[in-house]
Amino acid sequence: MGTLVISYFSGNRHTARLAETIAAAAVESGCDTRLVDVAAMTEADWLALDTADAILFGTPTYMGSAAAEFKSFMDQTSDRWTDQVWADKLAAGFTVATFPGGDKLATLIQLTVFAAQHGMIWVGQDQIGAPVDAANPGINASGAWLGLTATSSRDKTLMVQSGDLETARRFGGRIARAVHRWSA
Ligand SMILES: Cc1cc2nc3c(=O)[nH]c(=O)nc-3n(C[C@H](O)[C@H](O)[C@H](O)COP(=O)(O)O)c2cc1C
Repeated sequence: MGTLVISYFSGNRHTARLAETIAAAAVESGCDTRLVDVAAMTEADWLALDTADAILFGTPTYMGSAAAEFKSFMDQTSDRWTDQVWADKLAAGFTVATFPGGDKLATLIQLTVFAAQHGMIWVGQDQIGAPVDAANPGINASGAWLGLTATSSRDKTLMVQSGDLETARRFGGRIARAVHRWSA
């Protein structure tokens, strides 16, 4: 089955919506999945992270980088880095910003380097949307393959663009498949 922890920070629930959408898809694919808000870490959350097969890192893009709250979480893991507690776990990342570009790639690079420092194995994005694949309008609309990126929506029932929600759903399925293979 395999275990997945989705660690995230969200100022106004856009990143939370992505995290929840990814989690629902991962659960649907049979993955034991836990959501962890890094702004309110508990001992049980740290234990779940330390024992997971895979960890997802999610943060909004603030000023072209991870939000300060997520960076604080990153810094709190330095003891785990010393002991390489998370080595050989799968890792992946996601971010949301106001603009389709929004310097989101800088955030994903930051998350990738963080995972690499922990000796983790990075899983990227696999979705090709329009205009290359006309059958996939709105999918991976920002055109990023290092991880999942989304653009926020003013529609509070969606929080992010509808195509990004479907992309997040597919990303959750991809991560679950990777976890199954890795934990077999
Ligand atoms: C301090 C701050 C900095 C931001 N910087 C960026 C940015 O660099 N690029 C961008 O496109 N949007 C930026 N935004 C917009 C957020 O990325 C966007 O509102 C996102 O949906 C917030 O997600 P959240 O609700 O999970 O916090 C910024 C917002 C804040 C509050």
